[in-house]
This record gives sequence, structure tokens and C-alpha cells, in this order.
Amino acid sequence: MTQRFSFDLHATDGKARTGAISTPRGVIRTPAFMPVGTAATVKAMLPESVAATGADILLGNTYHLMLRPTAERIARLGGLHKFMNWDKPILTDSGGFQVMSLAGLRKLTEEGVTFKSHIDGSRHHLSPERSMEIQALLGSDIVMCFDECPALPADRDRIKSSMDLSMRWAQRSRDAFGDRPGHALFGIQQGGLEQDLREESAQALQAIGFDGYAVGGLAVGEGQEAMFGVLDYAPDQLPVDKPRYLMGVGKPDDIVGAVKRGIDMMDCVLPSRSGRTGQAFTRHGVVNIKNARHQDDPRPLDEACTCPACRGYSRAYLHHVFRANEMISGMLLTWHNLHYFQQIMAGMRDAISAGTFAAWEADFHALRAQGDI
Ligand SMILES: Nc1nc2cc3nc(NCCc4ccc(C(=O)O)cc4)[nH]c3cc2c(=O)[nH]1
Repeated sequence: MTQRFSFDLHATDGKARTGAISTPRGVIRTPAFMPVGTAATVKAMLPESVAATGADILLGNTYHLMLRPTAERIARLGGLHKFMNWDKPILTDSGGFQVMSLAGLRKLTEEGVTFKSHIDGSRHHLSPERSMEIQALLGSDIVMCFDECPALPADRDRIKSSMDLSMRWAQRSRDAFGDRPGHALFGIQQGGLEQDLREESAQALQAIGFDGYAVGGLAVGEGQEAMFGVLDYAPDQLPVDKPRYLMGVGKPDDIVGAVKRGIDMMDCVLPSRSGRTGQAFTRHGVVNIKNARHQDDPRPLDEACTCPACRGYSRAYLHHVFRANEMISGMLLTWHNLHYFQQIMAGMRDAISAGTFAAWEADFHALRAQGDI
């Protein structure tokens, strides 16, 4: 296994790319979807089940783990991989986004952010330096810069001043990260929906130099059309030979549209969170299992799906255990959704390698009914 971090592009089809990120803990096939393991667990899944869905890497969160059980305790116990029994790569988000979306009583200054824990109200502080320290204590393989992600809609001046702050924080993140062979630091592009500000951000990040580049500041309520509008140009503003990571995305058709526009990595809570609320994503669209029309249906969620939920259970059963609030409901639907999301990624990787992405995308859209099925 390599001791370095590297990215190899294997094939392109239009703007879509497929390749592999090599890390000391394993290879990440791209385009890649990262399940979200916020509090050191992908909710309702065992790590071996997450691996069985085809995931090569999962995401952890600085914000949640610093509050509970603390990064220092995880470090004392051998680091996040050992702690959560996942020996493949882990990418950790840097905490700024979660502070702004979850914490109370936040105070943002040039130095960083002070905030109150959403768990117990205790006071905490994050800065580029402290975020790098926490992510090093966790032992994550891919570390994200500490940035500020402004809520949209926001006026251009707010977007510009926020992006400038994030670029100053990117430099401080780089300086604090130091030289850690085998570990990667990714910069995060900001700039809202403004093409010139995103270009400025991309230039600033490249001048600092990172192992990968995230398109940040999206999936914050702007809607798919506006997001795709940014993705029509933003990936090309970033280095062609480094991984491009779109943060927080998304629904199946968001993911396909992002890969089509040159994105290599994504993460989203959607498949796991929806699994717990009874929403199953399938090739033919979304199944809301709580709907009474499923209560006598002997068919699986998807006849062509090979996941444990589809191999062993009927919609009638899944309807029953959801209605009865049984734990197996979240387990089976989460497993199905994560399996399906990985099937989408594997299908795109194969199609890009074969030069048939356009046909694959047409088939993907043709199979999907509008609305519930
Ligand atoms: N450091 C950093 N992290 C980010 C995380 C993000 N996550 C999103 N979107 C998530 C959207 C989201 C939120 C909740 C659910 C659900 O509950 O289902 C689904 C999607 N946008 C994001 C942007 C950033 C960013 O600029 N910087």
C-alpha cells in the first residue's frame, strides 16, 4: 500500500472523469460518494455493512466529534479509524459549516468562531489552527480547510468578504497542517453564485497549493438549477490533476449532474437520513414506504437491486416495520439507499471508462418516474 497521497485520472467522457485516489489506507475509486458518519457512525449501519455497499471512504465531522466525545479522547483511544472500526480512508469536514448551521450563540471574528454546543450549551472555539489540530487528533486521511460558508441568498459584498476571509483561513489552515506525508489537505472554493469571485477564490487556493479542491458554498438552498449553473464553470477553474469535491450533494440526479460537469467526489446525509424517515431511492424513483399502498405489496423495493433489503424483504414488511417504528426499518432502508447510491457511482465509473456516459445518463433519467412510486 502506498505511503503517499496521489490522484490518477483513468478516463474522461466529455467533462466527466473517472480515476483513483491512492492513500495509505486504501484506494478511492472516483467518481466517489462518501457516506456521512457524523458522530463516528454511519447511522443504523455497521462499518462492514458500509464497506459492503461499495463505499471506499466515509466522512466524519470535526464539529460533532470535538463536542462529543472530544478529539483528545478519540486520540487517546487510537484515533477515529480504530475508534469506529473503519480502516479505510476517512475525510473530515472542518467544522465551520456545522457551527453556522447547528451551534448556538456564535461569534465570528478574524481569529475564528466561538459558539455554544447544541448538545449541552458549553462554550467552544474553532479556528483554522484548532480545526487542523482536531483533524490531526482524529487521524483523518483527508483534512478540509477551515472556512466560512455564507448562507444563500446573500448580497455580493457579503459573499466577497466571506470568501476573502475563507482564503485567509485557507492559508492559516495550510500553515497549521504542516507536512504530513500520506495525509491530504483540501482547499475549499467559495464565492457563492458569482463566477468572478469563484475564479478569484480558485486562484487564491492554487497559489497556496492543496492536494485537492472542494467546491464549497453550494447545496445551501440555492436549488439545482443555480447549483448546476455554478458547476458549469467552477470545476474548470480548479486544477485538472487534483480531485474536485462537491460538498453536501445530494439527490441522485444532483450527483449525476455534478459528475457530468467534472466533479470527482461528493458526500450527503440524504441516503442515510432518508432511510430513517422511510424514503427509499430506487432506479424508478422514490418509494415512501409509510404509504398505505405498500402494506400488501409482496414485491421488493426494486426487483433488480441486490442489497439485503431487496433480496430478503417485501414492501409490505418494510411498511410494517416502519409503521411499528422497529429499528430494522432504518437499518434496511439505509442499507438499500447507500447501496443504490454506490450503484449509481459504479455505473458512472464504468460508463465513463467505456465512453458511454451520455447513454448511461439517458437511461438513468428514462427509468425514473416523476414523483412517488
Ligand atoms: N467546510 C464546508 N462544509 C460544507 C458542507 C456542506 N454541506 C452542504 N449541504 C448539505 C445540504 C444538506 C443538509 C441536510 C440534508 C438532510 O438533512 O437530508 C441534506 C442535504 N453544503 C456545504 C458546504 C460546505 C462548505 O462550503 N464548507
